[in-house]
Amino acid sequence: MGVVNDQVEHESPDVQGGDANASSADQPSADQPSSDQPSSDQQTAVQSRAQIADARRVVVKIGSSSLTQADGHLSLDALGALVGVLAERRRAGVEVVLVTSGAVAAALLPLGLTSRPRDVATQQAAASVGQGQLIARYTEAFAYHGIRVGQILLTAEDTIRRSRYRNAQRALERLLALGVVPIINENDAVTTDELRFGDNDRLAALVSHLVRADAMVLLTDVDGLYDAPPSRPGARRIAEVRSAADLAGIEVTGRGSAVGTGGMLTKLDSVRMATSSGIPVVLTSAPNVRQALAGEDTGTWFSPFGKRGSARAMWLAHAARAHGVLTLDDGAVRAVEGGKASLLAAGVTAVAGEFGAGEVVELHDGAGRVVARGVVSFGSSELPALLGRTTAELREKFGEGYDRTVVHRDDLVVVRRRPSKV
Ligand SMILES: Nc1ncnc2c1ncn2[C@@H]1O[C@H](COP(=O)(O)OP(=O)(O)O)[C@@H](O)[C@H]1O
Ligand SMILES: N[C@@H](CCC(=O)OP(=O)(O)O)C(=O)O
Repeated sequence: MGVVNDQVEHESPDVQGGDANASSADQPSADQPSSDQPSSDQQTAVQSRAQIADARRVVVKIGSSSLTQADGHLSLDALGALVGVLAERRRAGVEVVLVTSGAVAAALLPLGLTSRPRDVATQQAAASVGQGQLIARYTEAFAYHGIRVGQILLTAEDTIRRSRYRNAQRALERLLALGVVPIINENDAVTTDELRFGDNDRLAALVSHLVRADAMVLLTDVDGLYDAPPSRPGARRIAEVRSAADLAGIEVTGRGSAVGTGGMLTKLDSVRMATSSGIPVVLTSAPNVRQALAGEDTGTWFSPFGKRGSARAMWLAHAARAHGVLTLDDGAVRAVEGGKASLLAAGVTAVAGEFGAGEVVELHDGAGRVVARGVVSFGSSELPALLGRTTAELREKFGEGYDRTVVHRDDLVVVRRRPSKV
């Protein structure tokens, strides 16, 4: 076959300035079981909503749609009701991390806007104005219960690059140790379009990973996952999702409410990220937050199945935007799926899309199915000339450096899911 190497032939490409991974303990490695594989512990453990009630550390994410009134402005009643419940949990000794949207919504009134701005520049400006309003309201509401809050604004990079991940982790740990409720939002004013979540759903999953949360609760404007968009007559709530089979036939849209972004699609991405890392999730509407945290039958419960991997692998598998596609021959597909091999040029048969070295691409098999995602070490303009060539040929024809892996195994996650997993 000769298309992939089971041994690391070269230094890992310095795709992210040399600090690409979450932590040494979290180094992504193809030697680790794929996050799609349940550990034997988790296979035998009984997964139930009691995990939420027993959680000592919980991440709660609330969407813009749950924090706004019908006219799109921030709802202080909704915010106050949420804070009341979180304060109860905090007093009961539970460590609570709040991921909150609503910065853009909070700016509508002060900026005289009638709807959520569409262009990135105005969204940035609105988030900058609204974030101050939002955190001020939370600070007041928590202070009423004698609880202090600390604001952390994160970019996607903060959650996937080792040094930044560590930095954010340290701040969060200290805040929690001091009894403070960290309040997190995406740093919308400075995020680049490239590495922007836009929604906070996937950010919440990465934060759950970062703080090693025992559970994640996603609060939105619908009381759970429905088998079709809830506006459709006859759509029914799904109480539990224990495997991918439970999601078969379910229709979700990426269209959110008037103020939200991402809709149910990004929530399911977030759910996959968390559950595949062993973190259970409840998705429900904001007024049900007390019941959700108490482990009562509300919303949709998503059972965890995976084993904690690196945040970077989580991001690569579920949240990163792919800029192109590499098609692999059968031997390369088998080797990549084996989980221990890097991809070499000899195993790539076609390149599609425009991308630079260091960007994320999908790896497809000959039938067009997604096999893996990874950070590519050549740009799309260089790659076609390299395809199908052995390492020795590449070195001879193009010189030292061109014989490097196309996607190093440390920068690659297998994403073909088995049918039984969410
Ligand atoms: N199958 C589904 N089940 C539940 N909600 C769905 C489904 N498909 C689409 N949605 C929509 O997703 C919306 C929530 O997403 P969004 O507006 O982004 O919320 P948030 O602001 O809380 O992040 C709901 O208002 C609902 O209309
Ligand atoms: N960071 C943005 C979040 C945007 C948004 O609408 O997110 P969500 O409601 O979670 O889909 C804000 O605070 O406005």
